[in-house]
Amino acid sequence: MDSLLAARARGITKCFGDVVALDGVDLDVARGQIHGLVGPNGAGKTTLLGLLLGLSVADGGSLEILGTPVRRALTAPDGVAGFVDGPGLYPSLTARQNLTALAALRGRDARTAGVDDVLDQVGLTDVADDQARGFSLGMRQRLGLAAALLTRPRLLVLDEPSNGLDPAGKRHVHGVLTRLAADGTGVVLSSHRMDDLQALCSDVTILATGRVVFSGPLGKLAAEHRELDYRLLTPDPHTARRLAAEAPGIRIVDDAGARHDADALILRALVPALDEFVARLVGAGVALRELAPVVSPLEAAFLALTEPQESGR
Ligand SMILES: Nc1ncnc2c1ncn2[C@@H]1O[C@H](COP(=O)(O)OP(=O)(O)OP(=O)(O)O)[C@@H](O)[C@H]1O
Repeated sequence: MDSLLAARARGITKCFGDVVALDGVDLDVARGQIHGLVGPNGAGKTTLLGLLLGLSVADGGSLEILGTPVRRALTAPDGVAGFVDGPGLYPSLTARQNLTALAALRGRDARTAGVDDVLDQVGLTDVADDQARGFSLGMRQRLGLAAALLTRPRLLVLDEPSNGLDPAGKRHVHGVLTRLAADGTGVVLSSHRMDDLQALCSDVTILATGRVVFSGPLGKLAAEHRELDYRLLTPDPHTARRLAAEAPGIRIVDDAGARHDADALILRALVPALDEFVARLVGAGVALRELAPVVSPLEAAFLALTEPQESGR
């Protein structure tokens, strides 16, 4: 047992009839870590999150939640909260009544349970007395998160929490998750939004057809020896283009399908070759206005790691 881990899975398998949803999955989620789960449709993300929440049991492998082995029973492990496939809410109750009812189920009254506080944290104070039935997807997601917060979880499990969120909702949710993690809660969330994962997570696990194809720090993905396309903006594209054509390890790929304007070059390179090229540019007196990957390292890794397997299905 490892008490520093909020969740530890080893060799987890889960089948639905002939479908192998999870095939020998390992997962480590440290306490205080926001861990992203990413993968193509049907990769097994929701199935894995369901196991962490005690909604189903694995066919094989071992699972520890908050240092305690999970038994083969369908119960939410102590200290775990969250939801898959959208939060369960009472549509005819208001947001506040939903949370008050949940608190009452745990033998607490709304005030001591902190109902107003969690409504404020997710940015729903203004609609606290509106029926959940009229809530948009993003508002339901935030209310579901508020419900999870009421239990003061030490492991929070969320399936696509960014679905339907407007920018203000996203800011609230990101703030809540970041604060929880800073207080030592492990957070596991799935998302198809690479920008969200990049902004929130320290670590990611990439699943493809039920198998882990990468698990580790986001920084490791960026540092992997993989060429990325970079967009370079300069006031002197003519000279930059000439120097790029001469530079070792640099390919000009302006027609790579990325947005393009006259002052920009799209270059494909490994990081060391790019570093050397930038030094050459600066040495030649060519100013740099912008240099950034066309797609994030996470998205590039996601495509590189999952596309071959997908096409082989
Ligand atoms: N209850 C079930 N009965 C039968 N098959 C299921 C069930 N739940 C999941 N599956 C299958 O298991 C595989 C993994 O599904 P899962 O929902 O975990 O993937 P996912 O990565 O969450 O996908 P998405 O990104 O589309 O939500 C899929 O092939 C799916 O069809």
